[in-house]
Amino acid sequence: MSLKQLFRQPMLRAMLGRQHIQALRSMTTQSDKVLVDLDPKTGVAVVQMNRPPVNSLNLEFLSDINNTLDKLHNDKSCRGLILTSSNNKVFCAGLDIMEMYQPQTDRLTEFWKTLQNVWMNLYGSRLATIAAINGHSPAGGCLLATCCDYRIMVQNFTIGLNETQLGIIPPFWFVDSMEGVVGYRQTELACQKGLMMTTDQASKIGLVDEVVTPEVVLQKAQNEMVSWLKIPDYARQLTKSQMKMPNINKLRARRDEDVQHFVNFITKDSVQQALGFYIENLKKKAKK
Ligand SMILES: CCCCC/C=C\CCCC/C=C/C(=O)SCCNC(=O)CCNC(=O)[C@H](O)C(C)(C)COP(=O)(O)OP(=O)(O)OC[C@H]1O[C@@H](n2cnc3c(N)ncnc32)[C@H](O)[C@@H]1OP(=O)(O)O
Repeated sequence: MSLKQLFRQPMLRAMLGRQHIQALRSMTTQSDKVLVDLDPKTGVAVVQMNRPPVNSLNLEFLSDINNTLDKLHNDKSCRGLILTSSNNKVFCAGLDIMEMYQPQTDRLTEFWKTLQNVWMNLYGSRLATIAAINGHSPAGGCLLATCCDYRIMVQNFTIGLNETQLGIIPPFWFVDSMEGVVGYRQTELACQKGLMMTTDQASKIGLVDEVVTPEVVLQKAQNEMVSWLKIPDYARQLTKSQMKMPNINKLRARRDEDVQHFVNFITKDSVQQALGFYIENLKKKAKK
């Protein structure tokens, strides 16, 4: 959907109002892939991922997400962030597989470093963060969701860290993010088997906090945010940081090693072959 079409959507217009659409327009001049609407009254920013067709995370999109997070973190009026998608079937399809298939090493390295930055920035955000998961959310999409403090997901979609099904390995910080939400045993089951869970299954293990219908997902996220922002920021932020810093420090200490592992692993012939088959199947499925 083009930006013009997006702005014309009655639901979006009603939800945001004229003033916010204006704000959204001015920020989209910086990136049309990440649409931001910061409500000056509430301090809540709605951030819509908008990279058609499926919000897959390539280097440029990740950089845009990171820049957006930096801007919001530097804006003192901003207290909460709701992460969602402009595509009402896919929240985020995870990493752009094309970044990993037959890659140039320099770009692959930059890509991974940027993903690490997005993870640290969102997972450790000073803002109260809510994922309004309005579509499928595999792998890197699930990672973004587990970075947030609260998850509200629309019924009848799927979510999970499905890397092993692709013949790749979820990095330790993906696993740490999941474990922080659902605990060791459920993470072990979900990650080793590469489970893609339905919204209901995800809700049963606590991977999502609320299951809702598509029409209300953003309103529910706004309502939930109100209760988070009733807590004094310093108390909430310090509590959050106390819980999240150990995992962030773990990645900081092993950043270079993690990049090296990733590049070595992805460039193996066997992994390239597995990715090649996977892409072929995705394309076949998309054509049907
Ligand atoms: C020892 C240490 C080791 C360290 C590190 C080792 C390993 C590295 C780990 C890397 C971690 C990886 C994380 C990831 O995120 S990998 C990506 C995983 N994502 C997926 O598997 C999702 C695949 N996509 C889907 O399942 C579906 O597309 C969907 C998201 C459910 C949406 O379905 P639908 O609306 O029906 O759309 P289509 O399937 O028709 O797709 C439309 C077009 O989009 C292309 N597509 C889809 N997903 C991706 C993607 N992730 N990347 C790039 N492109 C994607 C699809 O091919 C269609 O394209 P076409 O129209 O040109 O054919």
